[in-house]
Amino acid sequence: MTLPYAFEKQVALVAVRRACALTSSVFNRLVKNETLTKGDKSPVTVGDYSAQAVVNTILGRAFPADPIVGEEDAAEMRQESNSELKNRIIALANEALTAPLGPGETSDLGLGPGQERTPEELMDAIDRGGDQGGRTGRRWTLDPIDGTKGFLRGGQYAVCLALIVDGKVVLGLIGCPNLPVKSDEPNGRKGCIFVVVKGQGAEQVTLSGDRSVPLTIPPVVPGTLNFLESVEAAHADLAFNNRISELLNITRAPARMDSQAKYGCLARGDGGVYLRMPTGTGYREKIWDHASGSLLVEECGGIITDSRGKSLDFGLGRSLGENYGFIAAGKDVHGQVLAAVQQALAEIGRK
Ligand SMILES: Nc1ncnc2c1ncn2[C@@H]1O[C@H](COP(=O)(O)O)[C@@H](OP(=O)(O)O)[C@H]1O
Ligand SMILES: [Mg+2]
Ligand SMILES: [Mg+2]
Ligand SMILES: [Mg+2]
Repeated sequence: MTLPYAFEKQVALVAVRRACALTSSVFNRLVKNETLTKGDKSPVTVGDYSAQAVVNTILGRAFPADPIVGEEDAAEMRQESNSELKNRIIALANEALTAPLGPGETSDLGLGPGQERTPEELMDAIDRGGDQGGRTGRRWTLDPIDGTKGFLRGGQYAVCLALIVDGKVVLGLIGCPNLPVKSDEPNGRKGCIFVVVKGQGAEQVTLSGDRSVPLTIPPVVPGTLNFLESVEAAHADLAFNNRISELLNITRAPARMDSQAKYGCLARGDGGVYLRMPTGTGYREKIWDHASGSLLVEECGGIITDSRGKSLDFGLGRSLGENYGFIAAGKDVHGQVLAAVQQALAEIGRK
């Protein structure tokens, strides 16, 4: 008997691997060497759209009936004024789709030499990501490059893909091309994918697919708790995290990194708690930014809630509804962080 979601997992891995190879190559060709002027966002634009085109093309072939909630849409790229960017996106997407078959890839996935798609097919693939989400049914959610800021600075970013059934995440992948495979070898080999299936646990596999390690969040050694948090002050209230550090006598510096790589690090014990509190602008968090990570934390024995202690709801649409922040941690520390967060909110008259 095959396990539930075995085929979905295989296809999602293929899609995330190819998208990671594509985004790495975009970085190496367009950002690293560069001819670009500082502040030019075109590499991330090209990377975002072409990665979404590739993942959605692969999903569309394997699961033609499944809707996709993707971060990007092709409206801008269909404009005549963007034809140069569009041509680059099409060339890159086709390069990724026609690369020779790798591990777990079979010819019926529509990949490999000779499998070029037309520009129109690729624009339509990007627009397959326009699903509005919802309470019932089965749908994928995709963030082709999560942590765009990290991508541009050569830091952490992630290709994130999850499958949601009736508002619950059942499969999640976080592909991190720049994350060291071993946390104790920061200058060693890089590139890992966190893969989780509901009820089946989680693993970290290498981008090349030659190594798989099962994951569980280790208990925090007393006195060594630290935060995982965003680099971008616009994305999370970092001063609030400082207040929680005081309340919990945390002395270790936070680990700051972009993207859902934070959830991957939490899952393998590189940081004790991921705290992300809203900045007060009314921004609503998006399902593609947390779907894979939330299941990863839970399957690794941890807890993820908002600041009221409630679980996240992936059935509300493209966003997660009103933003009460996120607290993700192992079972041994989640309760004390939640209590400290509620105390700190009460001090400033917030709920
Ligand atoms: N005001 C805000 N509050 C919280 N998250 C925000 C935000 N503005 C943008 N984001 C989201 O934060 C994500 C990055 O998170 P992090 O800070 O953990 O790296 C972005 O994903 P993208 O980079 O895919 O656009 C974006 O969706
Ligand atoms: Mg994102
Ligand atoms: Mg993104
Ligand atoms: Mg974005």
